[in-house]
Amino acid sequence: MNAIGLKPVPGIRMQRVGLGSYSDGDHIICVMKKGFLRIKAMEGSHLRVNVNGKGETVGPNGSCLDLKLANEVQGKNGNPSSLSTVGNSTNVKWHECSVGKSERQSLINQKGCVVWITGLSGSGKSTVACALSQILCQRGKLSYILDGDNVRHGLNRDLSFKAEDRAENIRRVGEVAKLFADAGVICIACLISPYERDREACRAMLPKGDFIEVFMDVPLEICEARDPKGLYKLARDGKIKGFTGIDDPYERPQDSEIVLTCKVGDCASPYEMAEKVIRYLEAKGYLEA
Ligand SMILES: Nc1ncnc2c1ncn2[C@@H]1O[C@H](COP(=O)(O)OS(=O)(=O)O)[C@@H](OP(=O)(O)O)[C@H]1O
Ligand SMILES: Nc1ncnc2c1ncn2[C@@H]1O[C@H](COP(=O)(O)OP(=O)(O)O)[C@@H](O)[C@H]1O
Repeated sequence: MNAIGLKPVPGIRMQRVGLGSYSDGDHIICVMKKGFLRIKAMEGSHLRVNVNGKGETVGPNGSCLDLKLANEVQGKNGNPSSLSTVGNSTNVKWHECSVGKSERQSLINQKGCVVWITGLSGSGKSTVACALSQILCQRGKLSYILDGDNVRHGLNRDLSFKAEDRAENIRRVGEVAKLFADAGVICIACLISPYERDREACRAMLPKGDFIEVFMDVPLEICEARDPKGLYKLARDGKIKGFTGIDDPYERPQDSEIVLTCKVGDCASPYEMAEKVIRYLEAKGYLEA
């Protein structure tokens, strides 16, 4: 569920494209100033819209309808105040400010985005994240690393490694990364993030193109041979249960923007890997406002 209460149908990616506007790639969903949604449905499929907990379905064949927000209330001056229900938060309202992302980006001459590094434990996520941050720093670009291990020391200390807690871990880091990107920062998130759906949910939080997935394509045998924290050994000995790659799944990304491959006897250095990410950011215009 996103900020305006639209619930995407599985398989349809919802993408925020501007103030109160969303797109599934082919169609635009707008929130009008006075609290209306105008929805242009796609042909041959349904888009479900959840307004204040009441499910509405937009039918196939390009049907078009307006929905009045069920939870819109009249303000004191008679104007709708566009209060919304978001998750468990009732009667909340988005507050806009005239200083926006583009103003912040101009100040620091770069574009905010999220570089999401996924891979097995020991695949080199943190090392590449750090190398990338160093290169960006040398080039006068502002970045910030959200490392799964580190975030679990604070914000996410209440979460375990069972699937639903990993999902919540990814969701929270995705939301924080989104804020950094909105601040104009190049946010580097490095988490195992083993489930495709959790990664894709983070992608859907960001404007198109601003979520850049980097897959550390490093075989388990290399990660296990590195084992810098001794966790694989503990997992093999049965002393850690549900360890990713041993007795817990890792779903390989199928369509990452960047793949950093490491094979036995053929592995680029962390710096070379980070340079590949830099070239991508440069080509896509993220290193200038
Ligand atoms: N059961 C289990 N499975 C995987 N990893 C485990 C587990 N228990 C502890 N650790 C340590 O936690 C680090 C991964 O945390 P993440 O937040 O990135 O994981 S996840 O994205 O929620 O799956 C991971 O750090 P990295 O090695 O940096 O990936 C491990 O050191
Ligand atoms: N490209 C690389 N080539 C060789 N060793 C690497 C490379 N990247 C990382 N390492 C080493 O692998 C180990 C795990 O790296 P780390 O960044 O902690 O992985 P992760 O964050 O994915 O758990 C560390 O000892 C690190 O020095």
